[in-house]
Parts: sequence; structure tokens; C-alpha cells
Amino acid sequence: MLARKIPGRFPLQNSYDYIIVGAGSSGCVLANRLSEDPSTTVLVVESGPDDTSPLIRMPRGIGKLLVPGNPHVSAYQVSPRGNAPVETWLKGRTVGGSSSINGMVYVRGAPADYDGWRDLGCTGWGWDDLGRHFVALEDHELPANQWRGKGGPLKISMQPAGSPVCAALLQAGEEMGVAHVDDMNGIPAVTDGGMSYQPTTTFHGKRFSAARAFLTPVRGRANLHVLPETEVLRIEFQNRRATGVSLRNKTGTHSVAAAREVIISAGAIQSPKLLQLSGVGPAALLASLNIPLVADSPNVGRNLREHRYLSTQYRLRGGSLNASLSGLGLLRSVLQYLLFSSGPLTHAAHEVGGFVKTRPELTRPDAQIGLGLYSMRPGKAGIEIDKYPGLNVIGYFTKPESQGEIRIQSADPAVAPIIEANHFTAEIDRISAVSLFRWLRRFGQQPALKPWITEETDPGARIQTDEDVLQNAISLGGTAFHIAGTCRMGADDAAVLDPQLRVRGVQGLRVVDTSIMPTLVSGNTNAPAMAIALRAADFILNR
Ligand SMILES: Cc1cc2nc3c(=O)[nH]c(=O)nc-3n(C[C@H](O)[C@H](O)[C@H](O)COP(=O)(O)OP(=O)(O)OC[C@H]3O[C@@H](n4cnc5c(N)ncnc54)[C@H](O)[C@@H]3O)c2cc1C
Repeated sequence: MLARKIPGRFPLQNSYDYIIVGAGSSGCVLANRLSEDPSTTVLVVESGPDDTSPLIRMPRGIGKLLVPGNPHVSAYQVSPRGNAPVETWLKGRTVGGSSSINGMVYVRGAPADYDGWRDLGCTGWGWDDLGRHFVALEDHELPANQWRGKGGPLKISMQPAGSPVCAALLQAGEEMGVAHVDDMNGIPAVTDGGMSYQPTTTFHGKRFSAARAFLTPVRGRANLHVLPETEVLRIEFQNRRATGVSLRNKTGTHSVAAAREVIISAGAIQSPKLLQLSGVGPAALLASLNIPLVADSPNVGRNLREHRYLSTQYRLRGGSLNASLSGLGLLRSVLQYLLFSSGPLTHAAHEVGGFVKTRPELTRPDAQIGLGLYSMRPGKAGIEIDKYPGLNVIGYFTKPESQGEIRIQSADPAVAPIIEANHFTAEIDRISAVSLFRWLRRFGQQPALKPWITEETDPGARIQTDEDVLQNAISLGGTAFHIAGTCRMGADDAAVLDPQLRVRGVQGLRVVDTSIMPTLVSGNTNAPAMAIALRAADFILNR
């Protein structure tokens, strides 16, 4: 045992069977599964603080959390495309990772996404395998069926009906030929299109993070140690075998050994960064930074995929939440939340969502949309809620082909990596951006919304032609924070990971988080990150 106590409530051991780097969506699931056997010891190292902030529990607490400099988020400077101005991407940095600070939209992607991975050679990753894991993780408010679970660790609630604007939005969808369904995650909706009230990872008005679902219930296990406020600096190797990690916190720098495996679940920015810092990455890059090479793996950090949303905003005659989210109205909402765990502060990022086809020739939906009963604009104190009632309509094409890259620029773990997103560099993404924007605008013009919408406030008349959309594609929206693909798995030797998520070229090391995705799933990435970890646990435990 190491003599010094570190900020967990246990003495840090010299060695564990498994070390998990990152207590995010995937890391929490792994911690739960790998520590099921009391004779197996597991250490989870998390760079951020514990998830005790009441703002994490309060769904709309994200208004305060998602600010660069907040200790619960990491902020990265990203070049979105070419010489477009640099923008900030955020990731969760706390127990629960991004699931503790995200928009709580519960979406799983489409069976075809996972079948596509299987068809690329990733044996064991088709919908037959992943679908059952989604069902296993769910405790859904809606009735169970073949592809919807009850009794699992993750609570899923539906945004309640009742708002006349939401009813009009669903009707406007029908006017566009999109079915109003009970659940946008149902197989008919994800394969053919459909809109519903938003399924959310909330319960009784509170956020239900991966930590709350998977880690909190087992933190009392004697064989599981969770170590917040501690950064893994490097993976340690002997003869290309991962033997442990070097970590740093208030008490100093320590080496901890892993008797079986080190599992990197640090998220799609930090996982490739950590591999590169540890000597697994493009040989030339590592040589230029004097990092000793452990394995030449040119694709570590490449294949970065991200959903880029486009948005339109409207001024409404009424029925929005704007007045409840600022000034005196916000005070009332806070009281309602504190006294009854209800009201506007319990809503996820969108009240209504769905999958749509933005071009008539498509056989599958190509875009996800999210409709929020509020509107925002830049103000003196950053982004502010509009003073008048508003509506926010966003959409992203679900299968971006543009690929970005992450690479370290220093051997010092404290230095941020270079991130290039390369949005809209693939031709299909430009086509999709135009047809998606046209869809969003037509949606706002549907008869069902006429009684509510008085004008399109953003982007308004400045965007007319397809060329206008393409020229302004970056400023018409933003990042959806679904960063993925930077340590892709594959059957080919060029893939960073094999289909069991083992890092090629070394032993005793896996990556398990959204960075493993060969292609981005058709939707938000929190649920997929958890299902990926459930699948990974099968491989690790030979189940
Ligand atoms: C603002 C925002 C809104 C989002 N909204 C939604 C949404 O509504 N619905 C949805 O499904 N998805 C949403 N997402 C995306 C989704 O939450 C993430 O894709 C998912 O949680 C990622 O899971 P992960 O396990 O890959 O990584 P993360 O959950 O990001 O976890 C990685 C963890 O590793 C830790 N870590 C990193 N490096 C180290 C290190 N060196 N040492 C120790 N610890 C380290 C980090 O601090 C972090 O806690 C959102 C994301 C963000 C940021």
C-alpha cells in the first residue's frame, strides 16, 4: 500500500487488476461490470471533481456548468474548418464525465449504424449484439417491448405532453410527412422517420447520469476505488505491455500497476491524446516531440467525427419558456424546482425530437432534429435568453463523412492538443447541410405553426440561396458535442483497435468510449457510450 491517502476515502494500492482512466459514460459502466466479482480489484481515475454539485442534478443547471473555466468541464480550442475562427468545444470533467453535464437527450442511433460496423469487419458489433445491450441498460417510462427495456440501471423519462406549442410542433412534423410516434427511439422512427416528445435521461425532475445509474450504486464495493481529482499522465509499458499508469494529484505523482489491463475511457479527445503521450501514435509526430515510440499507430487521433448542427430561431406569440428562464421568472422556476422538482428547470435540451428525411429520394432518415421552447442570442454577459418568447429548431445530418484530427503538440500532458474538425470538407456533408437547412426552414413555415410564429429571427433574410447556406454553414450552428472516432476499431491493420477494442501493437491495453466508433452513430452519443462499455465488458470478461 502507498502510505499517503489521496482524495478518495481509501488508501491507494500499488496494484489493481484493472485501471480505468476516466469516470465518464463508458468508464462508469465498466467500473460497475468489472468490479462485480469481489475478488477483482478495480481503480477508476478521474481528473475532475466528484459529482456532488447540485447543478449537476438540476437538468437546466447546464446553463451554469457549461462555461469554460468551470471545474466540471474541459474546454478545448478547435479549428472548425480551414481558416474559420477558432471555437470552443466542451467535455465533461467530473464523475459521470459528459453524462453529468450533457443535454440529457436519450437517443441510441439506428440498427443500421451498428450493422454497418459489423459489415466493416467489427464482429460482434451488429444491432443483434448492441440492441440487447441498450435494452439491458434501460428502465424506460414507456412500456417494455422487444427493443425497449424496463428494470435496467438507467432511468429514462419522457418530456411530458401539455404544451400547446409542442403539440403544434408535432403537428407541423406531420404536415411535413413525419409521423408523430410515441418514442423517437422506436425502430420505425429511426428507420423511417418519426417525431415524439423527447426521451430524456432524467428521473423525477433530476439528471440521471451514467454515474448515478452505474457508479453510485456500487461505490461501496470494497474492491472498487474511485479516485477523483487525479489525472493520468501516461500509460506505463514494459516490452510493449501496458503495466500501469502514472498519475498525479494534490499528493504528487504516483505509479500504479495494472495486473490485468489498463482501459482508457477518457473520451474522444483525451483518449487519443493519452495514447500519443504514452508513445502509441504516429511515429513521426512522436519523434518530433521526443516521445519514445512504443507502437507506430498512424491513425491514433484521426477519423474524428462530429455532428454539426444547423439552427433556426423564431419569435413566438407565447407558449415558450423564455420568461421562465431569466429574471424574476427564473427565480420562480428555481423555487418550483427546489420545492417540487418540477417546472422548466427539469427539462432536457429539447422538448420534442425526431428523425427526418431531408431529401425525397432518401430511404432512411438522414437528420435528427431537436426542438426547444426557448431562444437565445449573444448579449453583454455571453449567450443570453431572448426577452421575448422564442423557439429554437436545430438539426444535424446524422452520418457526417468529414474527418478531423487530434494531435498533441507537446510531450507535456498539461498542454492542449491541436484539434481540427474539417467540417463540411466531404461533398455529401455539403449536400446534407443544404437540404437540412431547407428542411428546417420549411418546418417553420408549416400551417400548424402559423398561430405561434411571428418571424424567423435567426438566421433570417440574410440566408437565401444554397450558396448562402454553404458559405455560412459554420456560423449557422455549432458543435453537438458528439466527438467520436479518434481511436477507431476495425478488422484492418490500420485501425487503432481490434474489434475487441484492444490497442493494436501492444498488450494489456484497451480503449472503451466514443473514440472507438468507426463511423458516427445516427444520434446523440451518451447512450451509445454506455452500450459500448457494456459490450466491452463482455469481451474483457470473456462472456
Ligand atoms: C455539452 C454537452 C452536451 C451533450 N448533450 C448530449 C445529449 O443531450 N445526449 C447525449 O446522448 N449525448 C450528449 N452529449 C454527448 C455525450 O454526453 C458524450 O458523447 C458521452 O458522454 C461521452 O462518453 P465517454 O465515455 O466517451 O466520455 P466522457 O463521458 O466525456 O468521459 C471521459 C472522462 O474521462 C476523464 N478524463 C479524461 N482524461 C483523463 C485523464 N488523463 N485522467 C483521468 N481522467 C481523465 C474526463 O474528465 C471525463 O470525466 C453531450 C456532450 C456535451 C459535452
